Amino acid sequence: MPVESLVAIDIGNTRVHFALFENFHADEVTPPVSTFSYSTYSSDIQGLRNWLSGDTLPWYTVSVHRSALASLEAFSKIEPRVSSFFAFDHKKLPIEIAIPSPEKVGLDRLAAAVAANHMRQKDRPAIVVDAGTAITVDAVSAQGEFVGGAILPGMRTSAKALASQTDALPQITIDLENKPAAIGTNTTEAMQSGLFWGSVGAVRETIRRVSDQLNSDKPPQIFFSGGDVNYLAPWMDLDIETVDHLVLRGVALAAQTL
Ligand SMILES: Nc1ncnc2c1ncn2[C@@H]1O[C@H](COP(=O)(O)OP(=O)(O)OP(=O)(O)O)[C@@H](O)[C@H]1O
Ligand SMILES: CC(C)(CO)[C@@H](O)C(=O)NCCC(=O)O
Ligand SMILES: [K+]
Repeated sequence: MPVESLVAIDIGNTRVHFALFENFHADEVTPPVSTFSYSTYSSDIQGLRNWLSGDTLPWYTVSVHRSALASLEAFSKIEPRVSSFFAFDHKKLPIEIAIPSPEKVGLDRLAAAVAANHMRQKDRPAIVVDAGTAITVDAVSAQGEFVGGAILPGMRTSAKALASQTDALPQITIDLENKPAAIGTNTTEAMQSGLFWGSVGAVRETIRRVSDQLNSDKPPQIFFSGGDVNYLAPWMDLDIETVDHLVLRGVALAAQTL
């Protein structure tokens, strides 16, 4: 039975993202009608209540943060507009996981792989880049298996590490709207340059290596998602497809298969 209307949730280490899907069709991987997010550490329950429509809908989630999952599940039990609450584990996600410890893989990585596997051309493997607290660069084989990938620090995570591990470096906010000059002329500019261009280079090199190791007949299709990859995407010099809300779309797709 297709689940045409649902709320898909991605519980990350920094943000919890919610998406409302209506008239969802797997063939088109319908985009969400609306989205909402709050901080993982200070959930904006009033904001969530305001965002929820009048309809009572089933909720489906992937989580990489246990206590945030527990609090959201508790909330779902007292919120009348939640008809059911389902938290995916790796066994329930519709993707083969061809690595030794499938239960250790982040469910957000797997949900993004579900979506990419569905959207890719069937004779090409896929590479899925998702940038949040961490940046992940994952591979889906031409046969449709999640075969692993790479985990890098996200730009904000790297910025925090520089500030906390040094005496002189400040905590900076990452301004992604303005591309930093490569040659910074003060501490903050120098950090902005290193964090941004370093991430661009790190992601590009990791994609190249993952692609080499896939060693496929046809080149992999490269999918980019996550708020921060939109800023990295223009600098990749690669043929990439930016897809908004890849994890949430993967959750909506997975909900159709339960
Ligand atoms: N502290 C914050 N306050 C408001 N928006 C934020 C904050 N941190 C990240 N964002 C928004 O989230 C986007 C990144 O979303 P994404 O889901 O890719 O990562 P995340 O939610 O920060 O990380 P994670 O999924 O690991 O929790 C950013 O582009 C930014 O717009
Ligand atoms: C890598 C992150 C932090 C990205 O959100 C998440 O997918 C996670 O906690 N993963 C668990 C470890 C793993 O994926 O191998
Ligand atoms: K940890």
